[in-house]
Formats: sequence, C-alpha cells, structure tokens
Amino acid sequence: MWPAQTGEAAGALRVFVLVALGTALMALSAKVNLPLPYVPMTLQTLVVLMIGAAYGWRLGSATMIAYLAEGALGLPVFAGPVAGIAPLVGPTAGYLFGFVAAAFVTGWLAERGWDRSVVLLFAAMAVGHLVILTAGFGWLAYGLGLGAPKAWQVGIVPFIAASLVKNALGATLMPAARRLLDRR
Ligand SMILES: O=C(O)CCCC[C@@H]1SC[C@@H]2NC(=O)N[C@@H]21
Repeated sequence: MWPAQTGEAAGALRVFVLVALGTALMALSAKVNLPLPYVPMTLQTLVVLMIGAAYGWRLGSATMIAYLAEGALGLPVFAGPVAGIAPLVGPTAGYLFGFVAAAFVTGWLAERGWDRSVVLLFAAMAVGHLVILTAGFGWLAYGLGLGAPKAWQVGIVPFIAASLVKNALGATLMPAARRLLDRR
C-alpha cells in the first residue's frame, strides 16, 4: 500500500515538475523575440518540439495545453505584451493552438522511434514545424481574414530559414536534453 501510494505521489510530482518546467521554458522562449508585422520571430517552436520529443505525445501536448491555460488566466507567457484571452484569438492564435498539435505529433513520432537518430528527429521536428506553420497560416488567412497571399507573406516566409535552423538545433540538442530528463 505505502510503496504504491508513494510511487503514485512521486509520479504526480514528476508530472507537475515537468509541466511547470516546460511552461516556464515556453514563456522564456516567447520573450526571446524579434517583433515583425503581425507575427514575431520567437524561440517557441524550438522548445515546443523539444518538449514533444522529450516528454512524448501525452505529456508534451498536456504541457502545451497548460501553457495556453496559463496565458488565458493572465500570466505574461506569450510573445506579446498582452496576456489573457486576446492573444488566443489574435494574429498568433493559430500558432499557439498549433503548439498543442505539434507537441502531440512530434511526441507521437518520437515514441515510435523517430528519436533514435538526429536525422529522424530532424524529420519528426520538421513535421511539427509544418503543423505549427500551417495552423498559423490558416488562422491568419481565413480566421483573421488576411487572405492566403498576405498570410503567406507575413506568416510563413519570414520563418522558413529560422525554422530550419531551430529544427537542426533541436535535433542536435535532444540527446543532451534527454540525458537531463529521465523521460517517459
Ligand atoms: O503569441 C505568441 O506567443 C505566439 C507567437 C508565435 C510565433 C510563430 S511560431 C512559428 C513562427 N516562428 C517564429 O519564430 N514565429 C512564428
């Protein structure tokens, strides 16, 4: 009885610590940003995809949901100066919700062996990046009503090169990050 209860408590504490660590890293990565028209350049995708790969799909996507919840509750965790619900319906809303789907997909692929080499991990993270950019583009074009050409111009083009760099960085850093976390 006691060992089982202790194990469950330790497991819950571990989940709590990992989610708190993940959301704190997300907030930090949002604040490292370069303001651009409509959508800033940030380090968030690097952190989202590393969390997905390190935590797996369940805890990775749960961490992103917790991140969005922190922002919705008014904590200053997003890239812009405004907290609360507004960013979740503003120009970057598609990317923010895309973080949940990207952590899910990259985590799911990582759990199926796509984290066994830097090349495979690069591919898994590239899929995650595609998910985030597609969600961001879709919202800008059709949710916000900018139209596809403008959404492509402000929501995709400025981020292609940096996404490739973040992808390579994430895939290279993951073995070290994994050693830090006794994952899954
Ligand atoms: O408001 C936020 O906190 C979300 C900002 C989203 C920025 C997006 S994520 C994908 C793309 N890559 C970047 O560096 N910036 C955009």
